[in-house]
Amino acid sequence: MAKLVLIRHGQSEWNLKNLFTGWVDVNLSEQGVEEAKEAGRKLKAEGLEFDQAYTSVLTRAIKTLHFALEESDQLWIPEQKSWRLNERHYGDLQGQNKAAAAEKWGDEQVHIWRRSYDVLPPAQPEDAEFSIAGERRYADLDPKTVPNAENLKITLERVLPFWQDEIAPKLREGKNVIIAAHGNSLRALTKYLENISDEDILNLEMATGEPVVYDLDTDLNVTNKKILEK
Ligand SMILES: O=C(O)[C@@H](CO)OP(=O)(O)O
Repeated sequence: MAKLVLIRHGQSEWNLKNLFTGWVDVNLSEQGVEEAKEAGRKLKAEGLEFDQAYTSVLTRAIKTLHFALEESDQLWIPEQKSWRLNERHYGDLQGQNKAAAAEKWGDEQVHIWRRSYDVLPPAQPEDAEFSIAGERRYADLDPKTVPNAENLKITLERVLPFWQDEIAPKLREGKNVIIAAHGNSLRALTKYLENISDEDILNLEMATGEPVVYDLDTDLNVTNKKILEK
């Protein structure tokens, strides 16, 4: 049996400003730093010890991981970063205010873009302000792989190879794993882990900085789930 902890990054500066974020590399807010540290203290209080950490290539998730590991005295554990754990790419919505978008396109349309499984948000043009084109961080990626908009389905399709190749083998060996990532990359993984239907996934929310602790059997079936609430 292995333990798997999923943690969405603490509140970011753009969560605070209510802006669509996606692949834009914003920092944690002050509250976000506190949430990450508090999560670490909760992990420690639960006696959770990890063998391996995974995170995205985005600052808010990396820093959340580090604050949480530092507070639980395990900043030393091996960690691997992958763009496959990035937030879903929010296309042309990135940088826009969520409330203003709801006024422009209507609450229902914006809710569909935010929470549906397979509806794509509008694509990001190449010359958009928040495009990652030319960023060194993604230099090794085949340009055809770099998204210009993702729904949850596409997000799951790019998370899964990393899960299957890197994370699942560790868990099968009985290693305890922590993944610090994002609202939607973790919703995608949760859908897969808990076998949630395309319809029901609309209702799943991930709170910032709240560790979700799973017990997994050797076939990686969930035998227990516990949320370390704020
Ligand atoms: O803006 C984003 O990238 C995400 C997560 O903060 O927002 P949403 O709540 O719409 O999934």
